[in-house]
Amino acid sequence: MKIGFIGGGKIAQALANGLIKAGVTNGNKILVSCAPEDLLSAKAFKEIGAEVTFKNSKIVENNEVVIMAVKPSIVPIVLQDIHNSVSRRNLILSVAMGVTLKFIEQSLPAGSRVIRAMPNAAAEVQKAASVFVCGSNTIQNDAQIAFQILEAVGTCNQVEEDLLDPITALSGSGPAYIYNIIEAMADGAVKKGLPRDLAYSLTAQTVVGAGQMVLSSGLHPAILKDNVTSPAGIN
Ligand SMILES: NC(=O)C1=CN([C@@H]2O[C@H](COP(=O)(O)OP(=O)(O)OC[C@H]3O[C@@H](n4cnc5c(N)ncnc54)[C@H](OP(=O)(O)O)[C@@H]3O)[C@@H](O)[C@H]2O)C=CC1
Ligand SMILES: O=C(O)[C@@H]1CCC=N1
Repeated sequence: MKIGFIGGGKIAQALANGLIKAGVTNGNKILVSCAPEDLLSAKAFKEIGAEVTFKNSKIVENNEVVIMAVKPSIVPIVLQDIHNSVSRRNLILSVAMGVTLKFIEQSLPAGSRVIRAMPNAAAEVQKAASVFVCGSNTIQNDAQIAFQILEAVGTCNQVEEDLLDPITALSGSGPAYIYNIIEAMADGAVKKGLPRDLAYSLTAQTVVGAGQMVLSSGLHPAILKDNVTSPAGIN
């Protein structure tokens, strides 16, 4: 699949790398537009074989599927950049937190096909938890395109737009909460004498295992917690 990215930063790189690992696309099918000063992002995309431009409109002119991966404050600038190039041929998939479908659709030509999505950083290792919402002008196949992209980098659910803000806080930002927990747990273990790399690997695998227990057992987390915590730790 040919994919265009507007914005080549953290989530764009995570999605691109995850999609390449999944075989959905490859470097020479990716075109990304970076901010002219963002040479690091440009370098990262060139290293995976992608073509880099500094013109956002070029992404729209050369790709049906366009993933808009810029910060919310930059979205209006980008929408202005691409306004005269967007047509019904394009599917604009925005991952920008908090920017509504209404705002995006009203900032583009009437009838523009728009999807809002909320992936997370684990797309890099194909373990993301993603959701998406179809805009009012999408066509039948657009939801399938969103599923193909997002299921290639983890789990994916189609939701209503009013759930996107809490989901952004939960799973969009969630990896950061867990990274803090992993750091704190590992630091405690290091304080007790564990080598740091062992502390990190044991902690990270504990998080992976606990998450998988929740997903696979179907048991309430409180039950799973009780199954671990023996009274006084010995009885
Ligand atoms: N990071 C994450 O885990 C997730 C992020 N998101 C969403 O994705 C979006 C991007 O986030 P994130 O990747 O973290 O942010 P980054 O800042 O890492 O990436 C955004 C990129 O856009 C570039 N940029 C700035 N202005 C323009 C422009 N006018 N045209 C093209 N590119 C431009 C930035 O360059 P420069 O740095 O030079 O300004 C930067 O490289 C946000 O809206 C965020 O809410 C969603 C889910 C998860
Ligand atoms: O902070 C951000 O912009 C993004 C939104 C979801 C996770 N991080």
